[in-house]
Amino acid sequence: MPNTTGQNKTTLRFYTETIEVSRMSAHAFFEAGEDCYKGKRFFWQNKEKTFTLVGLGHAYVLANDLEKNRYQDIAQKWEELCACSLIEKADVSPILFGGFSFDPANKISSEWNSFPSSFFAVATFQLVIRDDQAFVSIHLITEEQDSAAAFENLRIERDTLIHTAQVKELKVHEKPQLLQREDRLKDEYLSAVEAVTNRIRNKEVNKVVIGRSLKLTFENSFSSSTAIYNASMEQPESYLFGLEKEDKIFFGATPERLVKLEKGKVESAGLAGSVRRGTNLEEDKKLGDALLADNKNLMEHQYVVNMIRKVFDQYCEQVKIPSRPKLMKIRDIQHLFTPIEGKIKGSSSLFEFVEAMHPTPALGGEPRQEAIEIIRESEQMNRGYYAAPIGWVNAEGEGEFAVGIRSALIENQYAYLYAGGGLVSESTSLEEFEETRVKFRPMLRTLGGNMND
Ligand SMILES: C=C(O[C@@H]1C=C(C(=O)O)C=C[C@H]1O)C(=O)O
Ligand SMILES: [Mg+2]
Repeated sequence: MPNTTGQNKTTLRFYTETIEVSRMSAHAFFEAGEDCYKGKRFFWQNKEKTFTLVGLGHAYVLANDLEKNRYQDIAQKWEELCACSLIEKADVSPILFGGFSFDPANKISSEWNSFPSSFFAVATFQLVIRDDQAFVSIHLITEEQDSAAAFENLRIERDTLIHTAQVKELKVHEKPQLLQREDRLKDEYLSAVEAVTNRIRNKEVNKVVIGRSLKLTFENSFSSSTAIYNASMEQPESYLFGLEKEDKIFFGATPERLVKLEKGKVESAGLAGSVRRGTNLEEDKKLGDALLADNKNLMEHQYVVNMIRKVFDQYCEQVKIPSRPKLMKIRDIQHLFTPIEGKIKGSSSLFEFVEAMHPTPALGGEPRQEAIEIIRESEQMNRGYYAAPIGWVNAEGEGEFAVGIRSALIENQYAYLYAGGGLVSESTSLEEFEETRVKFRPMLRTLGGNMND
């Protein structure tokens, strides 16, 4: 029998087994699940590329459609599920991966209809590549008393998946031909930016992030593994994530950490304020220096840092926040960036941090509730999981969430892209529109959309 068994009041048993394997391509492992687990896979790689996670198949799904208490609900269910498992000091513990929608009170019917307000899964087959070691775990969560035969079948399946991933060449598909591009609600976006900026000038609120969306139609359907692989090539300095659900995948390459919790250390980042990269070194430096001194962008940034500082002052000690932002330069764009860290005080969970932090004024605004309401009524769209927390937590409660920007939802031959920017009193619709164009670039390049319009 597998070495970990357990039982709780619902008589669920959570069996796990982890083996160390030779290092393999995480993309190849993801692709090995194409035939049997499509629609039930996930992918995650941190910015530093020291931690990669792939899930194939759903051993268990934790989801809800709650507007309130959605974080507590997932946290509690995860704790209950982990209590069903008696893990004897494994190298890797089971991991829950998933995300939350940006605004659970937004009920606009959209491409996000099949995504509930919270959606998380424990994979049947979990690959973890940490530093230089790779581990594959099997998870079986069942009410059956006798699971020995079922577990033995999973072992055979696991070995097949590992073998395929190690020996088969990764199939990188051609980018399908773009047939049509629709800038959705473009006029509405431009007038929303004007109207909301006026409300900010009238001091109704301090900052609001307004976004827009593109719909791209391609000649053929996309392969999820190729999309994620291409994103990793285009944006090597960002987090990489992919969450499949039925015939859709939400994926992206985001530079923005929401919160990381490891060994009592909590890390976050203020990331707001943007300018494009220069076409040569000199111009790039000029643009970066100007950004560091630009009042409008510094204001956008400061609201974010102030809000994160408040959360950290409440939940942490030894809080470290540099007094001035530095530049984060990524392929298409440069941002103002302030890393933030502290030591956790008390017993707050990662989900409590996610709740306290989402959305920061980098994606929502300041004050938070007013901004969310303005976004809901002015954008006239449903952000779904765009600009929302996506990430993982393990059985010990450690984990990391990023903010799902520079992202797209793919459904067969359609791709929906999203980008926004923070409005403060000095914003103009022309500059904001330009900023969103730059923010669309990573995904346009990844998918093969037209970069010129
Ligand atoms: C909202 C987005 O990005 C956010 C907004 C930024 C800004 O307005 O300067 C910068 C980084 C992100 O926090 C996006 O990429 O869609
Ligand atoms: Mg901005």
